[in-house]
Amino acid sequence: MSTPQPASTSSAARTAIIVVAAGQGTRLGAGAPKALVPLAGRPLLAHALDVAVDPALAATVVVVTPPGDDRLDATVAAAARPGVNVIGVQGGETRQASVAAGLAAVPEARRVLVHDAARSLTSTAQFERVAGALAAGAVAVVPGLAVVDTIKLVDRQGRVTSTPERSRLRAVQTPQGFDASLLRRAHASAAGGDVSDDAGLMEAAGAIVQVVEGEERAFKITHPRDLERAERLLAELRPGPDEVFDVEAPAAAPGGPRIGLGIDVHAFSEDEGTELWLAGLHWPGERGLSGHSDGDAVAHAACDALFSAAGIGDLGTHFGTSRPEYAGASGARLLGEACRLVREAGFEIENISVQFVGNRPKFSPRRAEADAALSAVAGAPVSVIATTSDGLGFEGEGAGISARAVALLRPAR
Ligand SMILES: Nc1ccn([C@@H]2O[C@H](COP(=O)(O)OP(=O)(O)OP(=O)(O)O)[C@@H](O)[C@H]2O)c(=O)n1
Ligand SMILES: C[C@](O)(CO)[C@H](O)COP(=O)(O)O
Repeated sequence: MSTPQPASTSSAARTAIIVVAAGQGTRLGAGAPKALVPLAGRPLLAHALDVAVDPALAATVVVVTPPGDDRLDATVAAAARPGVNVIGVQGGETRQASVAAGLAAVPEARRVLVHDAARSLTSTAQFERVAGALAAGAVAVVPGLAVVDTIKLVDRQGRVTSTPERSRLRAVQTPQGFDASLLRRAHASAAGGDVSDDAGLMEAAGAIVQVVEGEERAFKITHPRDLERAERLLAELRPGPDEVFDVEAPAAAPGGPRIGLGIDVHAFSEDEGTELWLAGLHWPGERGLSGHSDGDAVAHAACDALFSAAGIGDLGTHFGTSRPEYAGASGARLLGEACRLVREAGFEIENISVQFVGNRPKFSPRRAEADAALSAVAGAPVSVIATTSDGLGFEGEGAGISARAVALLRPAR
């Protein structure tokens, strides 16, 4: 993730990203909408949002989910982070209809990047290349890769009609970036159609579409072999033990269950403008917690409980200053990553339980929402409870919040 900058001071403030995730995944054949299918223990959509939800890229992210299906709602809620408004809307029968539904949710946006959740491992650099070309004046931008096969055009009987010159062919990916008003117009005039990408609509409307360099890792997860490829690629992209652990990980996860304890404390910020993020949720109108991160003490305590149970270090070991890609990452994202790391160390997560102590926010009305959001991130049950300290201590004085968490792991079967 790139270093966050305030969206209001950059073109990100006028940019919206639409992540289409409403497809059924028929070709993947997993028996569930594709965006819900797990990759390294988390929904495909969660991986795509790890990168797309970044205040340096866009102030608004619209996630388009399958119509009449609320199973991705918790993943959408958990993706929110400071400086980015994440909105969920329901999609349509076709990809084109889903993009149109996303566009309708961001009438104010000046630039739009449209991204497939199915291209789950696309990098921040690819988003930046597309956004950069838009900022430089292009009205439509697609990332593309040169093709290695010779491509034939065929008729309906499968007979070759021509052989396009290979050096001029590009296999295009997402995100695709557009001047928002031109894209709205192109969608309006093609309403009801089923064009497979938005650049196609812009071409039909006469716009010049600029190609920027694509990347292998942005491949679309379409068939089961693509999901296997994504699992392998994720394993390769992960830093090795020498890069991450300053403690030796257990050679294997021996014996029976293991518990771990984690504690975190954050003071309330003196800046009244700081927003509160706690238990993976945004709390509008509440004063925020201070810290280099979003200050989500609940999520941070849960991470430390997991690391402690697995015996693989702590929050600083994995997300400290030597890992700048986590600078400014939300507590929810860190929790998702912590879960992945303990699974990689050979454990299954039985459950995580957190209690925080603080006078505010008033937690009980949103407890179920927080449990659902964090459970979706963790891929395991997470329960959060809260208490006050009867006016005692820094929590009772209203100076800050403390959180304690326990995690129960067992060796993976
Ligand atoms: N009605 C649809 C169809 C597709 N998509 C999204 O468009 C992207 C690219 O589509 P594709 O890979 O074809 O996904 P599916 O339609 O789910 O796959 P299939 O065609 O195998 O059913 C995916 O992120 C998918 O979720 C969408 O939002 N709404
Ligand atoms: C937008 C796209 O990913 C660019 O390659 C592609 O066109 C999506 O097509 P699909 O038929 O929805 O998979």
